Amino acid sequence: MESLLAASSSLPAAAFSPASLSSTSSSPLNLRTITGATAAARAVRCAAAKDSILYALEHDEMFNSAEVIQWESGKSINSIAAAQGIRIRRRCRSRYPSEGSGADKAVPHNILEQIIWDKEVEVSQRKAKKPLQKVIESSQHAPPARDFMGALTAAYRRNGAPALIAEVKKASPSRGVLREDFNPVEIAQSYEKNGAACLSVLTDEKHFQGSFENLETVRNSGVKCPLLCKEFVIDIWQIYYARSKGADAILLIAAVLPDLDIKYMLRTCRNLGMTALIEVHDERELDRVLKIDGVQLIGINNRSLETFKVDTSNTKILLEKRGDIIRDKGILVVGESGLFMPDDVEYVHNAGVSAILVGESLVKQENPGQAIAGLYGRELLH
Ligand SMILES: O=P(O)(O)OC[C@@H](O)[C@@H](O)c1c[nH]c2ccccc12
Repeated sequence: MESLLAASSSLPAAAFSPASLSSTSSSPLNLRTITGATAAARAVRCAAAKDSILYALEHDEMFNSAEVIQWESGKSINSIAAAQGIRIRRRCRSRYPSEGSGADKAVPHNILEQIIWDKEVEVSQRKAKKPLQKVIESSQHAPPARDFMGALTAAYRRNGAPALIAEVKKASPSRGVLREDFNPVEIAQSYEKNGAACLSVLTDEKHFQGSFENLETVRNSGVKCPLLCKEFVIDIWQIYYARSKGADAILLIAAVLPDLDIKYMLRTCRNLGMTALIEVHDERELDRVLKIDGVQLIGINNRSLETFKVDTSNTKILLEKRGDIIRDKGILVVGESGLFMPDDVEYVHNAGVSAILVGESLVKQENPGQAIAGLYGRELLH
């Protein structure tokens, strides 16, 4: 993909995932002279009339010439990403082995990179079965998205404590299986009954033992809370797919996605009525995200990508540094991971978060819903 991007890139990396390019890969395009979305769309149309890229383009007119030019520099996705401080590389099966970073032969640097490389394969297989056009059609038949942001702000006001996004999580690479007897609907209903504002459902199968079926069954179970699709998004196809399965919000990980992908995906979310939760781990990622217009919800993950170590002071430090800008922009912050006790909740609340995302400490208890009162030190109103 790197070489393809080098030859033809004028669109976000998401639009150029290996699968989306499979039908066009033999004819690199020279788009360097093209300066706008319409022209880019026309050129792509010549190359592959029915390609999903074109479809996405025609449905989404976000590109302006400055942004397009960013992708016309002939750089590979990994070098663009590296220039933005992104540590997670794409595997990017390149056409010319001499080009690019040589990631083809490389081993992943960390677990997130491994997950992303596996995800590239998974998404291309899923897309082969259900192309973008089809998944867009399915998303149009889904009931309208629920108001994720509204549910968080209402719960925060109601309780005077960070709103809870309770996670339906069976396992994780760092903690193994968290709950053997795992019934996603029972867990979701019990969270809702005990005051969760929103729910997060993990959909990655390979590393988290989650699934889109879980998301869909929870959505169809009568649960009213808005649902976050907890996925490793590298391609807009996944956003439409999540919507078609009932997701109201989706996670976008800044450590994985270049800025232009985040912008493009935010626009896609907005068009679908979905909320994007943009996850950052450090100051550099936070600064990148704060420069992007239209961001409403940022998650600060306390878990290190490299070591899995959880340190809640990450939230505090980042908010000490950038809290003013975040408040000025009216962005809501979610404290993510490693929250176990009322002291933890109070600590991140004092740091400035209005919501928290909690999995392990709830899902490991016999009754995950009742565990919410233990986490907050009191019952939540709902
Ligand atoms: O189980 P915990 O420590 O309460 O963490 C929940 C959530 O923050 C964590 O699952 C998470 C945060 N960001 C992610 C990205 C992908 C997968 C999982 C995650």
